[in-house]
Amino acid sequence: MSASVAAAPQVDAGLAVRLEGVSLGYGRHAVLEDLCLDIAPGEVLVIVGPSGSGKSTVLRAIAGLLAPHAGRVLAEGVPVTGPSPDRAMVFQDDALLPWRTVLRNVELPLRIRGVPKRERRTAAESWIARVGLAGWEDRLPRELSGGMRQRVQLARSLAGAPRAVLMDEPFGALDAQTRAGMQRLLLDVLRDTLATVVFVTHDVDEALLLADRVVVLGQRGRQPGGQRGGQRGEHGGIGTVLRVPDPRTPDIDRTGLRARIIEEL
Ligand SMILES: Nc1ncnc2c1ncn2[C@@H]1O[C@H](COP(=O)(O)OP(=O)(O)OP(=O)(O)O)[C@@H](O)[C@H]1O
Repeated sequence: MSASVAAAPQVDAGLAVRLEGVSLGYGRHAVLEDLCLDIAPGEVLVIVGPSGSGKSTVLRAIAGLLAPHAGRVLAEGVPVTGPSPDRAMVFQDDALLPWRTVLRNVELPLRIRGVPKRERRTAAESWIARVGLAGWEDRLPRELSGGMRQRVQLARSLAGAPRAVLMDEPFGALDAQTRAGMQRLLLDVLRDTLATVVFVTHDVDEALLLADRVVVLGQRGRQPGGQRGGQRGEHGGIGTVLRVPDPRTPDIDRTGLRARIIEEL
């Protein structure tokens, strides 16, 4: 990490997140029941599952944007009751403020954290450079491509030194080549941070590339786990939790793992 980014607030450690018997839904519409999951500090946990299985719903609950019908979401042992700068969200859709320049978008979380103007400018410029957008600081979001806007979102989410980054299909709308570039960038950037990452995707290969662990939400997202090899005891309503071996492991069976995830979907 560059010296100028060191001026920004630093992540002491990734956030420990716990879902304790959590039931989620919208009004009377139940989506997931009795979810139990521990996410370790600094872990990259990827949630995969078919459309409508509740991936974004889980993320919203961790972000504090959706209160559980039952159970508790805990961040560092403290119940989550609303959003916090400690838990940054990155969305698939362009969530940048359209009237703010790239620089002023990236500065935003630092401003919320009360970082003085000069420091936040230096840190934001450094993050913009880190995601390959030096020279674009004064542009508005509409002047950027979709991939560039996602890079700004990534810079903005990390600039505030969150202890957890919650990413909802952030690369879903990008073409294959831009997406591959963003995945490489994310892996690169994550090496510099201790933040816990919860990443939602439809894409099994993306999950295998990024994850320390993959959570597979079954087709019957509402059903308690246990179906097709699920782990009800430990993980409640989540279908299956698979650990992804370190990609540097010489004899890693990536094909077998991929097949297993697809079988669970
Ligand atoms: N704001 C909402 N109000 C009511 N129902 C909702 C709302 N958001 C999602 N749902 C419903 O909750 C269920 C789970 O939705 P969710 O978006 O979490 O699924 P998902 O796995 O992320 O799907 P996708 O991959 O298509 O984004 C779906 O049945 C959806 O229709």
